[in-house]
Amino acid sequence: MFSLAQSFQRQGLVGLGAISSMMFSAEAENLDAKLKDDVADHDGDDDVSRDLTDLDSCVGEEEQHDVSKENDFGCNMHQVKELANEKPQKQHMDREIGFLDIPYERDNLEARYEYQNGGTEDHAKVRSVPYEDEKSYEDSFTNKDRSVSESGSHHFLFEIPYEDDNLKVSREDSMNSVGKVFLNDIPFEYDTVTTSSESFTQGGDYTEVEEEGHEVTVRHERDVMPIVEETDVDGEDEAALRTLLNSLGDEQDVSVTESKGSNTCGKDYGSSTEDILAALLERLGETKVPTNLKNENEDLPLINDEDETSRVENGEREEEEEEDEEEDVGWLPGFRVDVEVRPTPHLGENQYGIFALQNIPANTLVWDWTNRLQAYHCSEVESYIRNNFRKDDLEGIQTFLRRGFVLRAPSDNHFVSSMTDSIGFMNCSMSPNCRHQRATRDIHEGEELTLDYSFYGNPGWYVAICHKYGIMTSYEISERQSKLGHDRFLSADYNIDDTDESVPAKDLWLEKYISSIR
Ligand SMILES: C[S@@+](CC[C@H](N)C(=O)[O-])C[C@H]1O[C@@H](n2cnc3c(N)ncnc32)[C@H](O)[C@@H]1O
Repeated sequence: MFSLAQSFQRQGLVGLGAISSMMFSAEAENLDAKLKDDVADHDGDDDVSRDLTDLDSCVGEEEQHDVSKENDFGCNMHQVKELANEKPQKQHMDREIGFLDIPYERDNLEARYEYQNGGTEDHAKVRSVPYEDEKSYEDSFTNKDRSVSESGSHHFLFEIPYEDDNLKVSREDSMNSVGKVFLNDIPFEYDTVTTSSESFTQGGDYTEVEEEGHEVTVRHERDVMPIVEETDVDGEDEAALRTLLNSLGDEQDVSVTESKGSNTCGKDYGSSTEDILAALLERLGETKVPTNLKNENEDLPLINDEDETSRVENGEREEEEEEDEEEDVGWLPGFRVDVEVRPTPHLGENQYGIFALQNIPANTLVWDWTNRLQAYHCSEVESYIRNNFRKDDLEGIQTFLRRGFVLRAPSDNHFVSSMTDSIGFMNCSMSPNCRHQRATRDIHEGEELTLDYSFYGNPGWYVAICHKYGIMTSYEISERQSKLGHDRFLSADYNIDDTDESVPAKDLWLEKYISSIR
C-alpha cells in the first residue's frame, strides 16, 4: 500500500487533481483518432505554419518556430484542448486517461513531437523543465534551429498557466513516460474533477451502466477540495502513479505543502487597503486596525510597531512565533517566508512593497497562491467596479486594478484580483529576485522582493480599463522599465500619456533603495 497523500507531499504534487491521476476514463481512443486526422493540418485549411503560429500565440513569445510547410507539423494547443473537452460518443475501457496536476513550480514542460512515419506520429514526449534549467535549455537551441533538432524532432517549451495546470495524460503512454498531453482547463482554486471509476475512493459521484458487454462509467462532474488527507492505492494504479511521478522527475527539497493558504482562508476580508492590512494583522493576532494608515508616508505599524514591541517584551511574540512555526506558513497570506509590507514612497503615494525579514536562499519557494485570488471575466470587471466602489473613489479603483493581474493568452480574458492576497504588493523590477514563486538568487534580509511583470498578459480590454482609470497595466510597467534601463525603477510621477523620453526616471537602483531604507 502506498499513501497517495504522502507521495504528493514528497513530490510536491498538490491537490486532488493529482489524486485524480488515478481516475481513468476511456475517451482517449476517440481523441487519438481525431488527433491523427488532424496532425498534419490542424484546422483543415492546409496551412500548417499558421497552425504553428496559433501554437506560438498560445505558448507565449518564447516560442518562435522556424517551420516550413513541407517538413513540419505541430500541435495546435487550442484545438487539442477543444478535442480533449469534447464528450466522446462511446467509451471503451481499454484506453484510459488520467489527470495530472502539475505543481506550479514545475509547470514548464518540454514537449518533443517526434517526426516519424511520414509525420503521422502525434506522441508528445513530455518532461518537465525545472526553472533553473530553463535558460540553459533555451540557450541550447539557436533561434534558427530551436524548433527542429537534428533528428527532425520538434521541441517546444511551453508554460502552463497556473489555471491550466491540470493536464490529461493517457495512462498507457504515461507508463512509458510518453504522454499524450491535453490541456485541461481546471482553475486550481476550483479543481473540478471528472470522476470516472471506482478507484475514486473519496465517494465520487458516478454511475455504472452496462453497454454491449462493456462496463461504461457515466461521468459526473463534481467539485472537490483539492486537499485530501488520505487515499490509498495499490497494484497497477500505484505503478501508474509512480511512473507519472517519476516522469516528472524528482525535485529535492520541495517545501510546498498542500498550499495551506489555499483552502483554509475562505474569509472575505474586503478590498480596501485597511481591510487587507486588517487581514494581515489578524494573522499576527492583532485585531486593532491602525488608525494612521491613511497617512501613506508613515511607516506601517506592522511588525515593528510599538504595540508589537511591548507584546514582544511580554513574551507574546514568542508564542506567536511558535504558532507560526507549527503552521509552517509565513504570516502574510500566501507567503512561505517571513516578509512584511512596507511603503515604497519612491513609487508614489499609497504604494507598498514586500520586504524580506529573513535571508532567503536561492530557489526557496517564496509564496504560494491562495484562494484569495478572484478571477473576473473581462465582461464583469466594469460591473464589479461599479458595484463595489463609489464613483469618486478613484484611488480604490486604481488599487483594485493595480493589485491584480492578467495572465497571457489563452487565459487573458480574466482579471485576477489579489486584493486580499499579499502577492498583490509585489513590485516590478527588471532584475527580479523572484520568479515563478521562487527566489532566483540568495535574497538578503531587508531586500524588497520583486518580480518581472513582463510575463503578464496585456490584452486590449485590460489596457483600456487600466487607462480609463489612469494607471498602467503591469506589462506596460515592465515594458517602460526595460526601455528606461535595466534594474531602474520608474518614478512615481509617470503619466500613461507620456512618451518614453519624457517619462521622468529617478536614477534609483533597487539596491541603493534597499540600503537607504535599512
Ligand atoms: C501588484 S502592485 C504592487 C503593489 C503596489 N506597490 C501597491 O502598493 O499597490 C503593482 C503596482 O505597483 C506599482 N509598481 C510596481 N512596480 C513598479 C515599478 N517598478 N515602477 C513603478 N511602479 C511600480 C504600479 O503602480 C503597479 O500598478
